[in-house]
Amino acid sequence: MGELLKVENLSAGYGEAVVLHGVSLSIAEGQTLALLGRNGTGKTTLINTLAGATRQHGGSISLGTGATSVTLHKLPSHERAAAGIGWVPQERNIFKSLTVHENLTAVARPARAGRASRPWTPERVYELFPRLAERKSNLGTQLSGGEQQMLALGRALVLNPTLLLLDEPCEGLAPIIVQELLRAIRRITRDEGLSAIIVEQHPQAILAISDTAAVLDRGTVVHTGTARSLQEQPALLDKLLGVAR
Ligand SMILES: Nc1ncnc2c1ncn2[C@@H]1O[C@H](COP(=O)(O)OP(=O)(O)OP(=O)(O)O)[C@@H](O)[C@H]1O
Repeated sequence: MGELLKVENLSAGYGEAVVLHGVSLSIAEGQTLALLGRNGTGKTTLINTLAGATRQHGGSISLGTGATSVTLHKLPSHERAAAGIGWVPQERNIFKSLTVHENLTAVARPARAGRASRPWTPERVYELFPRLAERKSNLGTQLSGGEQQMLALGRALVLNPTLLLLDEPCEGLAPIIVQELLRAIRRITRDEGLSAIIVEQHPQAILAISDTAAVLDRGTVVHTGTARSLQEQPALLDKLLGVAR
């Protein structure tokens, strides 16, 4: 299994303020990384930096294996999307004045050459989230928080990305919707092999569907390992995440 994402010695932040200091991590093809940490430790900043939405001060980011590897850190956000980054930001960022269907068709792009799994189309997103199919003609403004999150995820999928970035996908949603989203995320990642980074403050549900985990504290990586080993060491998890758990 080749390395899909390689982040080396990354520092980044907002304007002159540096939030991430010397972050290095990697993800193998087909694997899911749980990105954990207390409030304000830099998880969103790292996701946004991978997506090209912060100021990078140093380090490198590359995506892809072998000859298809692309150096991301010099590319603007839209070119990173074209290179395979499927970003679902914390704010969800759907087009609220467009219908569900228009949101999906506005951004859809064909599958990349060489990918084994079935390409994502608006129809496949409707199979994944039947609720969205029922709401095809509704405007973004008419959707519940959970439906907006499903649409945000669907929009990232129809880009046919190689790496999905999910920033607190379950935040603020009712438990029944959280279960539906987690099932869908598991299907996309575990069953279909799409690589992902999932940010969460509350780790158990995400560790259960991830292969590896990284914990941030004050903008640096303080722990990396398998998701299972963290699950099996609640005392270590407590120590790393403190009160947030
Ligand atoms: N737009 C911004 N401009 C300046 N500083 C910011 C901005 N966004 C975040 N920060 C700062 O960067 C640091 C890391 O924040 P970030 O949102 O990345 O953490 P987080 O781990 O994702 O936290 P949370 O779980 O609360 O979302 C914080 O000190 C925060 O105040």
